Amino acid sequence: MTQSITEVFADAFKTTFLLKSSPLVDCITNPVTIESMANALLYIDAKPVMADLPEEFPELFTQIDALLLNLGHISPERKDSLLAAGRYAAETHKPAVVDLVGVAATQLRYDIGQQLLQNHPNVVKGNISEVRRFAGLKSTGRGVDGSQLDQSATALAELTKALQELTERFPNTTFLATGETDLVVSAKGQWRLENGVPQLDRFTGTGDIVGALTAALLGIGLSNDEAVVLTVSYFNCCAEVAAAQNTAGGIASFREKTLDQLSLLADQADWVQMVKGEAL
Ligand SMILES: Nc1ncnc2c1ncn2[C@@H]1O[C@H](COP(=O)(O)OP(=O)(O)O)[C@@H](O)[C@H]1O
Ligand SMILES: Cc1ncsc1CCOP(=O)(O)O
Ligand SMILES: [Mg+2]
Repeated sequence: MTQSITEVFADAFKTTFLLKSSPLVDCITNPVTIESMANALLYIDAKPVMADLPEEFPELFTQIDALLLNLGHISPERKDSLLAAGRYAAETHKPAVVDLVGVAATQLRYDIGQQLLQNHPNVVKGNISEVRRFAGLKSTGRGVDGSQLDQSATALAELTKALQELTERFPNTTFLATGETDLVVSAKGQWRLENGVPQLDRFTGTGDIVGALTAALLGIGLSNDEAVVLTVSYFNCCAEVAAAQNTAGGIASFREKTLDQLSLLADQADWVQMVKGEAL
């Protein structure tokens, strides 16, 4: 019999939200969604710092609790910064999340993602099309968006297998592929998460926020698998509540309501009842 994720991760679901400490997360990220990301961290009671100059890393890394490396907008400087920070996190044992934004689109981003993987980050994530490309599978993603074609049951099964093989070489990394169904694969197991609403595809930064919030949960000491499962479930439940409230509004109102729920939903003791997902 399959086990529900609220059973598998029962302690984490009971104790994580509201955060009892405020983890400081350094986000080296893209200018498109940087403000949404910083605010999303604040809404869950984490603290953002968006520092990307390598000269600052020695001082900064004594203060931060976690690092987010987002490939969403590459410049020569940001490339150097991402690579230097990835190495520095490994040396200083800071938890790190790599978000493979645009890896389905260009070889350059694929190569940077692979270089960052060599540091054995805690989490590597992307939308399903980005993660397919990263795992060596055919991908139909365009730009920074995932493709519906990559979400069939066959494609998900194929991706699960490819990620399992990757965890043999990278046993300390948890892989997350997001979309209508979210797939989590680590050396400890595989899980499928089923919350969320289609409107999440219609505003920018949803995946970026999931990456930053995952880093925050690593920063308070959750395991890689716990941090990924809790973040995706919480964010997607926020979106479900927002969609239910947004009967007359457009996508901009849905966005605002989803972000608003980040600071509200945790206060509702029964939000965990909304969580859908199971071990594979
Ligand atoms: N069609 C959908 N149905 C339900 N949830 C979705 C859907 N599309 C995306 N999500 C959710 O939105 C978040 C961002 O996922 P995704 O859109 O795949 O990432 P990105 O923004 O990086 O392309 C994830 O939490 C994912 O579960
Ligand atoms: C970097 C970038 N370029 C166009 S939209 C965007 C943000 C992508 O964010 P997400 O991966 O969360 O959709
Ligand atoms: Mg993304």
